[in-house]
Amino acid sequence: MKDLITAQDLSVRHGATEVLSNVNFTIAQGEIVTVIGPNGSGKSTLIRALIGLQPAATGQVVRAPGLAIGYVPQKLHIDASLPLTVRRFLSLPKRVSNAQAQEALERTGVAGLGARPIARLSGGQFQRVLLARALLVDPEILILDEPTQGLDQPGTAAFYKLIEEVRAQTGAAVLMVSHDLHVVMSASDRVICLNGHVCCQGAPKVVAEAPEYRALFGMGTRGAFALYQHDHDHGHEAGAEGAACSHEGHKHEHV
Ligand SMILES: Nc1ncnc2c1ncn2[C@@H]1O[C@H](COP(=O)(O)OP(=O)(O)OP(=O)(O)O)[C@@H](O)[C@H]1O
Repeated sequence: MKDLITAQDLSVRHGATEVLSNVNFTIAQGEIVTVIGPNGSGKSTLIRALIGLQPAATGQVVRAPGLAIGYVPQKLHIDASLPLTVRRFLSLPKRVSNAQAQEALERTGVAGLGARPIARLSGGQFQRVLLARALLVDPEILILDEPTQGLDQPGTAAFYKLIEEVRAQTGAAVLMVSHDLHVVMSASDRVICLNGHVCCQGAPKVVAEAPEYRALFGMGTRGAFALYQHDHDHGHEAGAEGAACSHEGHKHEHV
């Protein structure tokens, strides 16, 4: 499998604060990888560093030469008074033909919305339009930062189903940030648990069996809540991640 993006000892600072320390991982062709972690743990910063919007303080990000990345940002504020239709939005920043635009909208299940002002879409429709726009670059990897934020459960489930369909159709790898543990566990080949550093990564099954994961998620919704409160007292020294998830070799295993 071709490696698409690799973080090598990547550290990132915002001002004087190091928000990511010595992050290492690789995303290979066709994988679905989910990044989880508490608020403020550096997930968006990591995504931005991977796509080149955020410089590395030390270490580096290596992208396959000419890698086509389809990016769906966490939030995109559209001025409600902006008279921008979905069709015109799809031609930003790069012009696309009507046929290309229509095909992308069909693929994401919003074929009838081309003429609609972008500010008048529902949250779920807007996410599908963002995904359509990301598909227009024929991505080898789709990178999505909390793409279902603000969607209800059926909307979230439908959106992730769509992502899996896109992967099946195009073979694109998918790297996403998600707080939805069900999605994390059922639809990911690999999970990266981030808290300023990679504290745990591996196949969902392996991560789910890791004592650290169980401490975080092992008690239903209260477990999910605990994710945001735990304080990773196992330390940041080298080898800590191996202690939690020592089976990274199973990274292509499906559950
Ligand atoms: N532009 C910035 N300037 C300064 N500090 C920043 C900037 N962006 C993020 N930070 C800080 O870096 C840390 C990581 O933020 P980041 O947005 O990457 O976290 P996150 O895991 O995506 O959080 P959330 O789950 O809340 O979206 C936070 O402490 C945040 O306050």
